[in-house]
Amino acid sequence: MTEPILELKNVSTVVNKGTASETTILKDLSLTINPGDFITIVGTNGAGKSTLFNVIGGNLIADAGQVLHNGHDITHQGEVARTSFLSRVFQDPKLGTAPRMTVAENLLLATRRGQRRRLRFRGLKPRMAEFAQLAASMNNGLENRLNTATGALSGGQRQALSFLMATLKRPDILLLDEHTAALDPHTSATLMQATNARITEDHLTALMITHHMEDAIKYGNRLLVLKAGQIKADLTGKQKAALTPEKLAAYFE
Ligand SMILES: Nc1ncnc2c1ncn2[C@@H]1O[C@H](COP(=O)(O)OP(=O)(O)OP(=O)(O)O)[C@@H](O)[C@H]1O
Repeated sequence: MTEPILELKNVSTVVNKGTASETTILKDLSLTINPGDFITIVGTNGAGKSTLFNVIGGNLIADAGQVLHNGHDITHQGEVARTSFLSRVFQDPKLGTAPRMTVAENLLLATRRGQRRRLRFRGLKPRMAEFAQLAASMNNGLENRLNTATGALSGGQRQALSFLMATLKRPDILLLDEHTAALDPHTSATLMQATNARITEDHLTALMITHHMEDAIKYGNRLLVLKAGQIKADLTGKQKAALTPEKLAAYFE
């Protein structure tokens, strides 16, 4: 039997503890993620999707319950320690890349994810061909901008770079936090196709938050609907394949 790569057991998170506005966000949430799962996550604003990623990423420590990585309890492990096995791409193209460094320098930095990073760029030249090939796989001209400062890229190219950086050194868990949301429809679709190709080819384990119902249905092997801090639906196989945006919207009610 396959061992889960990540497990959340009865996780709860509370904000504004001890005040009149104390609120439980995630409520006794349990989730088992198997290697190779590509899970799309939908839910209304405030359902707890980002909070779930914060608990998985170590930005937020659960108030109750456990988080296990390959069977090891990492509930209290911080964000930095988790970068050795986990990476995350955010909605904002400015996050995740260093603006003054070139595309190639950022990629080299990403090869050292989870290690102590020193800003030395020896070893860049021999990797340029490899980086050009990787950048070309994103289908948006990034390969022609390897020596460009990241801050001068288009939003789509910068998100493509963030995605490459997150996957260059294979993570056990990849978190995509609405990573196409700030892009125009065409650019968003291009990035989504490249994302799916990379996840599928490399058998990555990934979770993707999205407000695009079509993308949530089309991509991945599993779909979660989050509602009021709990998993309202966990759909795979024929159930997922039979979904339409209308049927999916019904889970929100
Ligand atoms: N630090 C905090 N203090 C107070 N309330 C918080 C805090 N963090 C999150 N919340 C609240 O918890 C709820 C869940 O937030 P979360 O960001 O996880 O939702 P979400 O599903 O990601 O929403 P969205 O789709 O808008 O990004 C929201 O009502 C939010 O206002």
